Amino acid sequence: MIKLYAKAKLPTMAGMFDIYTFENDEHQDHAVLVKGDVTGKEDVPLRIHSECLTGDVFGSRRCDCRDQLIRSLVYLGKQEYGMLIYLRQEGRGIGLLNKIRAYSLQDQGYDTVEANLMLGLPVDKRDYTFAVEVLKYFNVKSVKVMTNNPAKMDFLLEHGIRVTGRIPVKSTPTPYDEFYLTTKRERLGHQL
Ligand SMILES: Nc1nc2c(ncn2[C@@H]2O[C@H](COP(=O)(O)OP(=O)(O)OP(=O)(O)O)[C@@H](O)[C@H]2O)c(=O)[nH]1
Ligand SMILES: [Zn+2]
Repeated sequence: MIKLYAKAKLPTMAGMFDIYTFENDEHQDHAVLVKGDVTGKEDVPLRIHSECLTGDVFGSRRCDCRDQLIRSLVYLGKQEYGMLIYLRQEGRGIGLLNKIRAYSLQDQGYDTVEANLMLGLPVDKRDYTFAVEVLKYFNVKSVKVMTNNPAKMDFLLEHGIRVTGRIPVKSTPTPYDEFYLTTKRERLGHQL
């Protein structure tokens, strides 16, 4: 269960959003950015973004997270309504400390999947329950999900959310994230 905690205006480089925080069972500082009025709407453009401190904040080129985040915000900023749910599940849910351990193994040549497994950790430990609860809070009728990750769409469908489409979130590959993007496509089923 979630309960509204606070709401405020958030002017961004992509225009004006409202930022919401919710009390939640996970006791996580998730953030919800809302463009316009999504209440009761159909086909709401939705980005569910998992935290990546190294990419989102520091601009790391090991992954495409920041590129996807900025492109999503810019896209949403141009729409009449839409939302971005920013989930604090760093490193596909294993946390920053373990993600850097995984990076260290990747520096030795292992891919992102192998590295997690070698550490005895799940490949993807994420949970999107909070996002489902947020959509229900706003009484959103259906969503168009901004993702390349079929697992995210499946989770929403399995939890009673009507998904009326997918909006691909392209990023521009760099020499540093090419191997990572290939692994996402070949081992994690991303539609890239
Ligand atoms: N464990 C681990 N996590 C990573 C690695 N690279 C990025 N991440 C995390 O992966 C998450 C982003 O996942 P992605 O697979 O890029 O994207 P996605 O959100 O599943 O799919 P899209 O919706 O298409 O962006 C963030 O939480 C990042 O911190 C890595 O090498 N190892
Ligand atoms: Zn990242």
